[in-house]
Amino acid sequence: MIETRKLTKRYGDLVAVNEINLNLKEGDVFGFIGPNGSGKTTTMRMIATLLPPDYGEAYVCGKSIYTDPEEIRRMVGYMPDFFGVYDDMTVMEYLEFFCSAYRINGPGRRKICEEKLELVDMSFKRDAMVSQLSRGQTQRVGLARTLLHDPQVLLLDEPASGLDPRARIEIRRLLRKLGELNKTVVVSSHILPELADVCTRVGMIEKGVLVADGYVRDVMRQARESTTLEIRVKERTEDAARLIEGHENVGRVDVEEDGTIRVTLNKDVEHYDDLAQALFESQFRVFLFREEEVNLETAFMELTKGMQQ
Ligand SMILES: Nc1ncnc2c1ncn2[C@@H]1O[C@H](COP(=O)(O)OP(=O)(O)OP(=O)(O)O)[C@@H](O)[C@H]1O
Repeated sequence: MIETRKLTKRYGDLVAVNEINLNLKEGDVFGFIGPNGSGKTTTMRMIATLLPPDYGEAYVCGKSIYTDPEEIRRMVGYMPDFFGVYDDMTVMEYLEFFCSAYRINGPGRRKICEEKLELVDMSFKRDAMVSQLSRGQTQRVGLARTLLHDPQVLLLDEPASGLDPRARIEIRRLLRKLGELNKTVVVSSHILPELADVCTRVGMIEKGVLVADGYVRDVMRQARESTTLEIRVKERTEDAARLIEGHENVGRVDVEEDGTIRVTLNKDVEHYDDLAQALFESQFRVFLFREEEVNLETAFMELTKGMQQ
């Protein structure tokens, strides 16, 4: 659905986007994560055919940004981080106006607007003036506008920025819904943990370089040095800790105040079924046995460690 090869953009001496390779499929919700100025908007604008690259290729649904920009624009819905709204219109008038821009006319037009408003849970504001919407509501109407021509690919630049926690949750719910509709969604954010639970994949960008890309779990794995487990047993915690300590793949064992045994496995060891097995065989009643999650923030710091300022 979206493929880029060595996509590059320079502004004078600054390499804003440096040889980025992406490969996104139908139904992928791709979290594009990076701090301010890391190159997210520039990348999205190139894919949306709004900005010519200096080097590299980008394809959307198999079409090249160089030879088929008009077809790509029909297939892509791009929501910029800041977009103007026309204050002296109602929500419905606003959407109908953009329908005309997409050449969606005729009797079906109203129905399309209703459907998109429904999708973003804004039907109840159809007759409100755009100027009277809250920021979160404006973002949702902006998303409805982006969806009017039923694009297969959505490029959403910081859709949750400036929203309160409730509105952020609603945007996340919407992103999930779009993935379920089999759209390909690229959603950018500089707030690292925000996207972890909605995205099927993440890409981390820093200073124009894609430092990690893949399924959320794999990126987390890539970022950490070794696997940590949290284990709790019903009784005989100290005995269990000793047994674990003697295991060949275990590097370090700590018992915490609440009785959790925190186990750091040796570097590059990822499998631990035999450890669980050993506990069961020694009759420990294990009621917690899980791999500690690395959060996106930690992963990002690890992956960008040592990059030039
Ligand atoms: N038109 C331009 N002329 C010169 N430099 C630019 C231009 N547009 C962007 N840049 C620079 O390119 C780099 C990447 O900018 P970009 O807007 O793509 O980052 P971003 O990750 O989207 O940031 P943000 O999270 O702040 O929106 C930044 O250093 C920015 O200053």
